[in-house]
Amino acid sequence: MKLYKYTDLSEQNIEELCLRQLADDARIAESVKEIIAQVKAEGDQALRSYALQFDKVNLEQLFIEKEEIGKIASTIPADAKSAIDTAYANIKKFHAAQLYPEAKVETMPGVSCWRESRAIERVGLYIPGGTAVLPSTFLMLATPATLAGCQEIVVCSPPQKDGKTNCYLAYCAQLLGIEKIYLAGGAQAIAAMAFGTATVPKVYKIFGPGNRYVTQAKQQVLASGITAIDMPAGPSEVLVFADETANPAFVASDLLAQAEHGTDSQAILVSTSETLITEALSQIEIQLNDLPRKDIAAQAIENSYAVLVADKTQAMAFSNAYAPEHLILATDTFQELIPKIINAGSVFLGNLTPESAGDYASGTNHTLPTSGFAKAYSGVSIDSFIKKITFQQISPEGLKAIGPTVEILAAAEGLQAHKNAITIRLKSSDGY
Ligand SMILES: NC(=O)c1ccc[n+]([C@@H]2O[C@H](COP(=O)([O-])OP(=O)(O)OC[C@H]3O[C@@H](n4cnc5c(N)ncnc54)[C@H](O)[C@@H]3O)[C@@H](O)[C@H]2O)c1
Ligand SMILES: N[C@H](CO)Cc1c[nH]c[nH+]1
Ligand SMILES: [Zn+2]
Repeated sequence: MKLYKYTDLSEQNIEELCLRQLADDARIAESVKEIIAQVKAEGDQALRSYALQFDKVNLEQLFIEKEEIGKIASTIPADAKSAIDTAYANIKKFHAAQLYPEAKVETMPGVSCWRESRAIERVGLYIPGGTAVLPSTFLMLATPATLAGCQEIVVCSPPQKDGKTNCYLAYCAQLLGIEKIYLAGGAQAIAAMAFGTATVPKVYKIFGPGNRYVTQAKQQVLASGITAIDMPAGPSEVLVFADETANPAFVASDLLAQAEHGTDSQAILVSTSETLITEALSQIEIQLNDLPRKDIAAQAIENSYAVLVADKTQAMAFSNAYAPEHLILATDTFQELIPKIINAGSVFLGNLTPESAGDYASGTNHTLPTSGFAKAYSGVSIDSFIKKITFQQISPEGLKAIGPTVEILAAAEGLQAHKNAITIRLKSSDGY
């Protein structure tokens, strides 16, 4: 992990450090373009051939259904079942609180305006399954989708080597009433949900995190105007701000937790204390040795860096410029920093709040914007699965109140028919 001193960094250096672009981005974009074109042209046949190429599975059937899901789910160990139940209850509780009706507003006497929510009818959820199968992502996406009332929920996840899915995903499906899991991964799964194939239904909006292929595919189908997406949610990132009140071993554990997701994960340490940085780095070396995914995590740590800052103001300036997917404030004085946070996906406060808690079970959503997109996007929530439709109703009194304003503005724009739609009503005695 490289160490930079903030005071030695120019604005341009900071900008470069905050960029997540990688040398092979163009190659990934090109191969995703090809995959999308193949799926669009050949549908299921392309899904089978990519499953063979990337997942090393010869798939007869591109999905598993309720009965088989039930059988696989029944093999889940009791402790895992109970942990999923607890996580689900917390996620459901947090997201259910986001469902609320909005007030009707009378903008002028007799002119009422309001918004009502309607669920997006068809949504597609991508559950990653390359380096690790993520049942937690199943809960994070399907819980708000079902609470919002989405009618058709299409779930895609890469197939296991036996051409099936694992007991954890199957149990999540059962818990959430999802009766089919489509066995497709990567960019091809995103293309299938965007265009539809003989087997995979086309959806209106695609959700979910994934590797760079998945994220690139979501961005390409969005750009081609085929479907909406939640946000770019790519390789995991964490920025830990730690001061002298932080525990270096805790800090190291948080950095490694995200590093183990993939070699392209980003684990950034920002600190006011050089001693803390030195101790956290040596803790990383110690803790790395015990990790089964040691090589992946070590590579991600190698690609990451630490920044020594003079004070908390510089720390927050760097964090806001970086716009991390996850921000951990490993300091006893986190309260004073909260108002200074402008860009972040999800924030973890104090020395006893590890990101892992939010990844699995605190209740907040772990599908979050990466690559600096936290500057403009929020993470997944109930809002992601609904549209807000505006309504207005005008009474006779309201028509008299608002009519002249609309007539004058329509005339100013030279739109006579707009003006007439008011005038004709004001002159008529119909209905009042
Ligand atoms: N931002 C978030 O909210 C969030 C949440 C959870 C996970 N994540 C991230 O999701 C990612 C999951 O990645 P993953 O790889 O484990 O699983 P994945 O399911 O995203 O990708 C696996 C698929 O990638 C495709 N693929 C692999 N190599 C390819 C190649 N050379 N060319 C074309 N396609 C290829 C294959 O189809 C494979 O099925 C991780 O980077 C993790 O950090 C992000
Ligand atoms: N940290 C990931 C989001 O970047 C979510 C996750 C799933 N499982 C473990 N972690
Ligand atoms: Zn994680």
